[in-house]
Amino acid sequence: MSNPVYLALDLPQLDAAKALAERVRAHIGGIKLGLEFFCAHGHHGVHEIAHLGLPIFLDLKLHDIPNTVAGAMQAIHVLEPAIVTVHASGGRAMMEDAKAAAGNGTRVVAVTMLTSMDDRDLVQTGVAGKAHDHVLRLAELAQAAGLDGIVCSGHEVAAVHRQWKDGFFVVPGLRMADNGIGDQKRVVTPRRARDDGASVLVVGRPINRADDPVAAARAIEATL
Ligand SMILES: O=C(O)c1cc(=O)[nH]c(=O)n1[C@@H]1O[C@H](COP(=O)(O)O)[C@@H](O)[C@H]1O
Repeated sequence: MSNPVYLALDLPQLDAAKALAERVRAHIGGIKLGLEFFCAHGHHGVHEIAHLGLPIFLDLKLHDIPNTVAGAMQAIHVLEPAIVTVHASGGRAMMEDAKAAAGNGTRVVAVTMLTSMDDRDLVQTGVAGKAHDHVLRLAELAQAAGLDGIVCSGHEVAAVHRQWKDGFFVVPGLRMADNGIGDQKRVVTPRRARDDGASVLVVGRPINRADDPVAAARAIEATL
């Protein structure tokens, strides 16, 4: 089985990002390039990282009217990303149009509820109820819209997997026992997320900020 760990290359400098990806390359299955990276380095940066030969997950978390999101999807066709994110709260029509505009080889997955939020944060956004129910509801909407899967925390992935048997599930907010939690609120270990049905494990700071990123990536790999 291929390594499910995607390294979140959340670094502002392109050279440093490239160097880190090269160092840990043997211990990861793909690379996630997010807003920080894409805003700083754009298409050029994606091409530079793609030279490493690992699948690219372009985490743009698109959230706009359907026409605009479809246009953005078309604009990134040329980059041939393996995975792209949109926000499920953008609604069914937006997700349908995003999927229709994506290239054939690209999985479109919907972010349900950010792992940096808990039940209290959810209520503050005007959504009554629990994170768990909110994630399951948005997963159902994403499935109905024809997306490939969702992004959720390790707290929900087992339940989502029961509800959507052949879905593709991306789980960030992963921490080993000795890692700091930072701004994340719904965290589990990489092993638990995988056992509960995650298809992709997104790991950033536990590798990026480690004193020895290669050792950190190896340690995570060894638990899987
Ligand atoms: O879509 C994501 O990848 C994502 C969704 C989510 O709910 N939470 C979340 O942390 N992420 C991303 O996953 C990565 C997590 O980074 P670390 O907390 O440093 O491991 C970051 O790049 C986030 O942008």
